[in-house]
Amino acid sequence: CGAAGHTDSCYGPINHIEHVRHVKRMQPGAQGASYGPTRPLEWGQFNVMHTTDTHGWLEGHLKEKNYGADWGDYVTFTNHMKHKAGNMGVDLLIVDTGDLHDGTGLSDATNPDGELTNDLFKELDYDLLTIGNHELYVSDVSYQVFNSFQNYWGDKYLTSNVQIFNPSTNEYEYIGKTHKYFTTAHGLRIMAFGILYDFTGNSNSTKVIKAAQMVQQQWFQDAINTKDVDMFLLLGHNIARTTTGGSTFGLVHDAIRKVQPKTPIQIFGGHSHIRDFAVIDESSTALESGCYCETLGWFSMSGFDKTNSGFTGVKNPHGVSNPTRKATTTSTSPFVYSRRYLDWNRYTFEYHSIGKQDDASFDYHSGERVTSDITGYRTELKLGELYGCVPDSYCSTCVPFTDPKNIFTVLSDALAVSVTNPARADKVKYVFCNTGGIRYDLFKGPFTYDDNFIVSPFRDVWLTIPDVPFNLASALLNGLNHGGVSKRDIFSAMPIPRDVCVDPMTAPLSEIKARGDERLGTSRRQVTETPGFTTKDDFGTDGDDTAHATVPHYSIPNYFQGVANLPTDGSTPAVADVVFVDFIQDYVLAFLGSAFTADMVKPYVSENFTSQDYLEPYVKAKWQAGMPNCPI
Ligand SMILES: O=c1ccn([C@@H]2O[C@H](COP(=O)(O)O)[C@@H](O)[C@H]2O)c(=O)[nH]1
Ligand SMILES: [Zn+2]
Ligand SMILES: [Zn+2]
Repeated sequence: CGAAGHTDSCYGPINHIEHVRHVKRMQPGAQGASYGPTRPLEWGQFNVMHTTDTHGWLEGHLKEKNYGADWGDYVTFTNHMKHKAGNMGVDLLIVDTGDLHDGTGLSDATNPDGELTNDLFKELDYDLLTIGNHELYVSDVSYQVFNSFQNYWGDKYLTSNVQIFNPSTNEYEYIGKTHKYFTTAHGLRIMAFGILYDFTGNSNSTKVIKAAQMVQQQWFQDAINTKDVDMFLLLGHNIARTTTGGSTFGLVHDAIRKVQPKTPIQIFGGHSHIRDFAVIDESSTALESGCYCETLGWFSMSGFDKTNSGFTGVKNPHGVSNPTRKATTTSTSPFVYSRRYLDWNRYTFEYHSIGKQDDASFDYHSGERVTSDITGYRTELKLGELYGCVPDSYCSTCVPFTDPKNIFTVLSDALAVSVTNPARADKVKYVFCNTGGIRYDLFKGPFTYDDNFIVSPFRDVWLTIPDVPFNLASALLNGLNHGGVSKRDIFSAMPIPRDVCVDPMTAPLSEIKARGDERLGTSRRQVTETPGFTTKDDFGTDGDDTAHATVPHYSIPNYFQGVANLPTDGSTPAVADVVFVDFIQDYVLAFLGSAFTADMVKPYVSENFTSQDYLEPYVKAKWQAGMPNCPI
């Protein structure tokens, strides 16, 4: 994952295939082993299931069965849980906090991105949603949200500080609604907002209003002064931990607290791609629920009564655990909370809904239909097309940056070899990319069209300044990495808690290959603490629904490079071509100095040669050994 793609990445070490084969033979319940969830969820008066930063992973993780559920399975799960909540007499909301694009072929092999995944999203009965920065980089994508996504959701799609230029009115308008005041099925009166952090990398068709300005706007002041609000909900593509630089939740929380000293304020965040739960004050907590359909966040709270709310449901739902923890040890507030981070697999979904692992009774037709749509889309888009065989597994942060098994070691070679212009083929060249542009690890075995997007999903154009003095070109990487952090990659430079990691339990890749686009089965394993997420948050270390062992984590720089055609005789060339993705143009120019200006920058090959286009030729040129039966 990675705010910024990687530093908070948790794509654990991958060479566990033998281990996985072993555990796949074991059945849940086998003696002496434990795997999967072991504790039922705590249900309160108010419960929430939270997704964020799904980034197109609606097909699930075909190579990591611990995250192997697909969107259809989640549709089924939410239906079960809504029924459960109804039977218990409590409220359950389903929410999402944005970043729907940029991460897999399913979302990014279409133009514009998200054409199919947006429709799959609509299959889920969300109560509230909000927008992410990935919906705002490219104008076409923002207009797609405006013209065919927000209108589907109506007043459930909240964009309190994001506007878009509407050509038919000639004005900037809110993409969705600024806020929503509603009453839940069991009488809770809620005022909800959807607040994007102060993002500045958006295209000029949209405007992001800074939180400091938003809280002064009349509509916001009116909303927070509304009478009869039992709880404020702050959804946001915004880091949940309000003390983390870049999060604007703190500012909004404080603005509400000024006028509502006691009303609960519950926050659901995202963007930094981690599992986290923060206590803000005695009546306010914040949940962040990972990324990439690896994590489903569960939140519950109780403490509502007739003195502080209109709640009409059941106070302590029976036959289940209930939340018991106050936000702080000294809290005098009536509210108690629980949170849980669920691994995204059917085993988990079954355990928490029907209480047994039985496919036949779990599945609903609605979910199966979505699964079948995903299979169809994958076939249509040819996402299973095989390009080559990855000879080993390469991660971004589970080994040191310079390790031969680090993905950037391989991708540095790929930049040198495959970011190429035949007309400049013999020129000395330095090719630069931000590590945040690389979004996932490479697994030993088949490399498909889908993997091309999974590793490098952005359509960032390769640009060049030809014939830059060699001393400048050769010092550029160091300058970029140490001469100040790119603003756009600001989150990648933040110290993100390293208590999260992806479970690398990998399906046998021969199986993936053999079955092509067919959906793989689900987690049916029993193991003792496989590597994966080990989260520590403000409530301690018991948030992960499935216990895992920690995966090592090494920090990585913000940029990496590929170099080609250096003289072999040790001489120093006079000049070199500098090549880079458009996403980092400002920083490259800033380092090169005032002698270099934007008008000197041109596409390296053409506007159509982007960061989506160099891995395929590299894999085809370098990794044909073992085809078509890739060894694993
Ligand atoms: O065109 C692009 C757009 C984004 N990036 C990288 O993505 C992160 C932001 O991702 P989040 O999921 O919102 O954390 C940005 O910092 C860049 O590292 C890119 O490389 N190219
Ligand atoms: Zn994201
Ligand atoms: Zn984001």
